[in-house]
Order: sequence, then C-alpha cells, then structure tokens
Amino acid sequence: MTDPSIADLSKDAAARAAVALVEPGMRLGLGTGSTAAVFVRRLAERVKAEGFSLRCAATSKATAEQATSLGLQVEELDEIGWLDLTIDGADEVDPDLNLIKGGGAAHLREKIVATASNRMVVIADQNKVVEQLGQFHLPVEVIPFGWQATRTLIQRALERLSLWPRPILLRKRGEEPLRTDEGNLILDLALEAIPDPEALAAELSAIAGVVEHGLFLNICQLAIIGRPDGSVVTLRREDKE
Ligand SMILES: O=C(CO)[C@H](O)[C@H](O)COP(=O)(O)O
Repeated sequence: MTDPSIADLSKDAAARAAVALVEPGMRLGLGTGSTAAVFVRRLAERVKAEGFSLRCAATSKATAEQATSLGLQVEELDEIGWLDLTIDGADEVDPDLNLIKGGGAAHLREKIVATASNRMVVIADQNKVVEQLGQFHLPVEVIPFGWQATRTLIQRALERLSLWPRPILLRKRGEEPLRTDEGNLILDLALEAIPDPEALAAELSAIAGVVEHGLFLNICQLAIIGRPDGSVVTLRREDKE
C-alpha cells in the first residue's frame, strides 16, 4: 500500500510538468480523477498569475465544477469544436502508452475529449505504470436497458478470448448501482491480465449494449510520471509525436 502523501507529491510533480505544456489561448481538455484535479488546481494558479485565457472542455461534471469554481473558462466541447491538448490521469499505463481508464466512471467523456484533441498527455504516479494492462479492473460503460444480457455477451466475448472465467462486477455507489454522468451503468471486468488489448477492445465495441470500454489504445502520445521527490519521467510514443 502506497503512502497517500507520497502519491500526492508524485501527482503534484506530474501535474506541474503538464501545466508547463499549456500555452496561452489553447483549447484544452481537462480530465477526471484525483491527479487531473491537482492539474486543474495548478493550471488555475498559473492562469491567475499570468493572466492569459484558455478555453477548457471538461470530461465530467465534477471537473467542470472544480474548474469553474477556480475561475477557468469551461465550455461545452461542441462550443469549442476541437482541442489542442488534453491532460488526464489513468489507472494503468503500459510501455506502448496504452491505458486503462474509467476508475472514476468518466471514461466515455474522457475518450470523446481525448480523441477530439490533437494531443493527449497522461499524468500519473509510478504505481500506474505496468508491463501489461489488466490488473486494474477494466471498466465498461453499458446501457441500463438489458444490461444483464449485455453482461452475458461480454462473458461470451471473454470466453472467445480465453479470458473466462473472471468476475464481472456491477459498480455500486453505496447500495445502488453507480450511474455515470450519462446515466449509464459500469461493469468492471476483473481480468488480471489482458494479453491482447486490441482483440478485447474489438470484441467489447461490437456489443450493442456497450457504450464504451476503458481501454485507450493508441490515443495517448506522452505520459508524465511524477516522483515523490518532485522529478518526473516522461514516456513517449514516438510514432504519435
Ligand atoms: O480514468 C479516470 C476517471 O474515469 C481517472 O483518470 C483515473 O481513474 C485515474 O484517477 P486518479 O488520478 O484519481 O488515480
């Protein structure tokens, strides 16, 4: 178990390095989660100190509220149209900069925002860096209508990929099923390892009740990994830079 204060220092280091990538006038995507929240706070400090303007699109209601409360200009993605840069956290980052996201149940909007950006940069602490995706439960956002049939179809997809039997867990908030910002449900796949993320992504995307899964493949170009001493390590996907 990582000391939370160590993780906080690492997140802050990554967030500060990401703030340095922001240029005045940019159209910026803001991620969701605790690391993204540190970034939003540091970004607001810089904008206040330097007095430049930005147009921001948020990936969740929570981030929109935080950014607005700190004085950042938040607009709907469709008002902005396209983004220069998105900065977001991740639950896992592999050596190819493929990601698992959705620990905060926001991966649908996060993927829409990231793929509507010229560049997506992930900020994270060292614990998020893995050799192979899958230890973190893979979130899959599903439509409430017929969600149990959708779960059966996900099970069959996992069987085809020899990833079965594994638990498929309906995410809850307290006693109730968690609802995403879009009013959908989250099924968390406890896979432990995902040897072929492309194949799993294709199977999941082909299921009618699946809105979006948390595999972010070939989307992130740069990961900034923060360390507790305030330094950062950057991981790049050269072909996307
Ligand atoms: O994907 C996400 C939300 O859907 C988050 O970016 C991810 O869960 C990381 O969160 P944190 O920075 O709190 O560890």
